Amino acid sequence: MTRITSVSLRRVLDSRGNPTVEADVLTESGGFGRGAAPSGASTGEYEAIELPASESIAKAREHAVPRLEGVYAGDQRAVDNALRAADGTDDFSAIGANSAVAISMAAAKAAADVLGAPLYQHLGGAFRGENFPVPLGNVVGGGEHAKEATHIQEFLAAPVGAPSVSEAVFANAAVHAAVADVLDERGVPAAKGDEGAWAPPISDAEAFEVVDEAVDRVEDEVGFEIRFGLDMAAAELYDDDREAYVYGDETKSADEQIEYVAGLVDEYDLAYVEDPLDENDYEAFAELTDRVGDRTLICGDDLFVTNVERLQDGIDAGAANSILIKPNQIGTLSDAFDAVELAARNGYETVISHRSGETEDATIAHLAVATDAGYIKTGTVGGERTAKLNELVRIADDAV
Ligand SMILES: C=C(OP(=O)(O)O)C(=O)O
Ligand SMILES: [Mg+2]
Repeated sequence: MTRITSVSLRRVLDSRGNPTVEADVLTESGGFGRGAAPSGASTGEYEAIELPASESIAKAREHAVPRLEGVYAGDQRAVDNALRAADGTDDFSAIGANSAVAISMAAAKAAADVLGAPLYQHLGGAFRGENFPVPLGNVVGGGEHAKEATHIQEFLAAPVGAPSVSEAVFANAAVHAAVADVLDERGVPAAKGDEGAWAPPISDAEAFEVVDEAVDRVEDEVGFEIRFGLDMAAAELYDDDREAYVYGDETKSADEQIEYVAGLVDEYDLAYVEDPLDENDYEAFAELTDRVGDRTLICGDDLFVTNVERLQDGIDAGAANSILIKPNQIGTLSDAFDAVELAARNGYETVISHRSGETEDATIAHLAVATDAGYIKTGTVGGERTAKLNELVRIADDAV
């Protein structure tokens, strides 16, 4: 029933206006699934390879599509193994992780369509759909996502006390609006960065004050606990030659960076800190985790790149206590599931994540529910971000 009869690929726009890959999968019995690849700007050194969209499509048409015809879409491992076999490299550099992930997601959706089940249920089983992730909402940002703004890439609202996912989603939008008010009161103009967060030309120190104030205001309004967190994207701050983290005119050694982040965790009661250190420094990650891992999540994004081997290295070293899961960092849903399972077996929290370049594809909302992830990071406002947030609201409302 779920046997694949056709896979078509096309170039579509992502949220930055760049071309990305969209895949349609059709099955024998009329099942249909569509998936589109997101794209990062602050990519990790060890991610699977994204090829230019046209090139990836041409390569996938030649090597992957013939292998996929006849494979059962309902057997996700078979689909993803066919993609791996068609590619033949460890990092999808032959066909591009962008075509691979688009096809992998489209096949899962086609199978769910045939089965008449929501995608999260097809992927996660009959008992999923009760627990929802806490949405981490980017409200202020800079780094690679907005020049002339903060050095820290993302300040993320974390409505940890929200009684429902819907209230959490609306709380994040309220914090986003409150940040605009606080900036306005300070006379700071702000455009938006790639993910829809405010990108004001202020120091990191001032951004902490602004976000702290905005979170407090919304917390008072909604009456449940809202904390905040960071994606420091520290691999982008780290200069290999100077062996230091560079914040404009200031630099910090690894020890100073650990000290700085540990201080921020305590001062602002941070719920979450992603990539506080360079992607090659497991040891420093372990030291920081040892210091503050009992009271906050230390999450590896560029550190782990959704890769089970890198995650296992982190587990062995005691580096971080959570992992960011981005399916396009590794190329297939099966690989992403393997990373989630390895994390869960070792007590690491999982955070399913969007990319800075996104489409209206909402697969990650289903992936988060299917894997029982504690958190999802998918922005706060903007159509390609609300596509995922509204899908979570629909899943909670049994409306998918
Ligand atoms: C979402 C992120 O940004 P990008 O997609 O640019 O890697 C991130 O670093 O977590
Ligand atoms: Mg990150």
